[in-house]
Amino acid sequence: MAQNKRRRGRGARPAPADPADPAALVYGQHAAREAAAYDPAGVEAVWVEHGRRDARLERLLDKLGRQGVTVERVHRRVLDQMAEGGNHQGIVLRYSGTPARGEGELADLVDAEPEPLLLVLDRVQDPHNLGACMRSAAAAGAHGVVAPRDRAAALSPAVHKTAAGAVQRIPFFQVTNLARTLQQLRDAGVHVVGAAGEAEKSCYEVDLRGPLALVLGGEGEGLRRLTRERCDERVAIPMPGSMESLNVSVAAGVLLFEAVRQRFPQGGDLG
Ligand SMILES: C[S@@+](CC[C@H](N)C(=O)[O-])C[C@H]1O[C@@H](n2cnc3c(N)ncnc32)[C@H](O)[C@@H]1O
Repeated sequence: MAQNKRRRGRGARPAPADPADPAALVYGQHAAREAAAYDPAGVEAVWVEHGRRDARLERLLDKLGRQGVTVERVHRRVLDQMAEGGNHQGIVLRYSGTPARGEGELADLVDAEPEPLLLVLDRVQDPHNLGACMRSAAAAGAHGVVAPRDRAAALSPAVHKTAAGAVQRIPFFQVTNLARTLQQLRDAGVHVVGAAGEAEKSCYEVDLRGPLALVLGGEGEGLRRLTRERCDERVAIPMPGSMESLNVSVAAGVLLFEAVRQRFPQGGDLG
């Protein structure tokens, strides 16, 4: 087992993530590179497939080595097991960074940010959908992704892989009672807009500027009743084709970037 030789802060050794805890593992070259680039202090150990040598992987390993992270070469089977069948591309990290945050930190963010843009997911259960939503939210410059603690996808290796670095760039908040959180956001002056295919208003006719929470439903159930009731209004993404609904991460992308278009009509301040 690789040893953590790195020290953080004033010589304090970080509490190691449990190597048996899949939530503490990140796999895949892109996700590993992003974790190393954006949160190097969170990388505690690296396992790499024996015999796998390519220039990008070697550059990443050099970088981690310079940070004092021990790299262990192991058989592919070991990585397959760690990644639970996911496409690890020859690398798995033990990672202790970016834990989920809670209600208090969400309230602090809303207080501190003059025009927060939040993506709220009501029981999205597929980790690939959560990862894709986090990636779109980070790309749109949103300030956070919010989800209920129960019966919803949480941060996991599969989320890291699909999010392609977004987990390090945008905070993820888990809340106990989503309906209560939405009410608190409204009380704090945040416009809470639910997304539902059957809504009468189009997302293109609603003002998405200012403090905003876009609320999307889970894969099967959509927005729950209480969630719907806490929304100031609901909007649909018009679909001229014959499908009943969009994948939640696609719907999130459309709405987030409609909000971006309205907030930066001239493309000002955009990269
Ligand atoms: C796969 S859909 C859920 C479908 C579910 N059967 C339902 O009744 O809502 C996941 C979420 O994506 C959003 N969504 C999908 N298509 C949409 C559309 N055309 N307009 C607005 N939101 C949409 C909604 O928030 C929805 O709850």
